Amino acid sequence: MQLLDGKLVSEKIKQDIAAEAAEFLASNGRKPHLVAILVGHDGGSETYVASKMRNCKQVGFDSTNIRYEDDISQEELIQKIEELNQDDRIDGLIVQLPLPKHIDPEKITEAIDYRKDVDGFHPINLGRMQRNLPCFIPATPYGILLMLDHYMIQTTGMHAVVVGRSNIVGSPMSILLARNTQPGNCTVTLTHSRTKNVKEEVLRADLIIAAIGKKNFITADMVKEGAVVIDVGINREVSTLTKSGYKLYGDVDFESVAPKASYITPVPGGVGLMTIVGLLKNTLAAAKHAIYP
Ligand SMILES: Nc1nc2c(c(=O)[nH]1)N[C@@H](CN(C=O)c1ccc(C(=O)N[C@@H](CCC(=O)O)C(=O)O)cc1)CN2
Repeated sequence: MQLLDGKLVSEKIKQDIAAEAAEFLASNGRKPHLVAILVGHDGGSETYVASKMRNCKQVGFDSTNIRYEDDISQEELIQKIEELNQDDRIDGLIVQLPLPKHIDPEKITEAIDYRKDVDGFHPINLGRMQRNLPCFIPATPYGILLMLDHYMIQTTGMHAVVVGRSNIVGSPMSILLARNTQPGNCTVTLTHSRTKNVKEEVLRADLIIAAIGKKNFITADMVKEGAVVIDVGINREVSTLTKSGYKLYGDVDFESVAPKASYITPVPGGVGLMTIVGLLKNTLAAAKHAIYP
């Protein structure tokens, strides 16, 4: 079994991004600029946005975090997004998810100019992704592709089973793995809460993408010998034993599954760190007008 080390790979890719950001600054007299809107005080979201800001600084980007209380209206939020869409000093614009219940994430996603949609959630980017056209790829699936690429894992011909059909991970991941590119060229099964026998489906997988949001959902008896296992889960539990006050668990029962896997990502230290890299790469591409000239 080989560990797919998100820390190592993300730091290596960030060095390349930093070099490109320095070139961008030299040629354009400004840094790539990401704006992240955070609504409310969800503990996970606070951590992830802080990490996005910190990582922007590390690679030489400008970043701005705009914060709102839970009670901001959908109209106010859309008005702010429209203002930021027009601002030429901003390259990438994201709204951290989840949002409070009274705000429709679809409306928010569609309000963002697709040319600044570095989360890759806008229907234009999703449609272009499915057609294999230049687009912003959602950060987590993008990070997973970069990880598979780094370890030169040949996915062509593999049977990939994606567990979970979220707009952020499962759905786009299933599209990307089916595309005629490497990593990709997989036969893909997308399983979800209504799938009749998830265990039977996962047992057939050469490549498992676990993105269901349930602690230790994938157990050893569901995994074929030699499978590649990618754990997207970040399930937080309060803990008095850690400095942060919480402990993270993946969707995969690492202890029992690792001995059967050919490759496996840890949690923490796996896909989460690659998500940040996906976002940074998209932001750099937006600044360079590399996707939409
Ligand atoms: N607008 C968006 N919202 C959300 C996205 C997204 O891509 N865009 N994805 C997730 C959360 N996410 C990014 O925002 C994210 C998740 C995890 C990590 C990460 O670095 N994880 C670390 C552990 C960090 C910790 O201590 O909690 C790891 O796995 O090692 C970064 C970003 C939902 N919302």
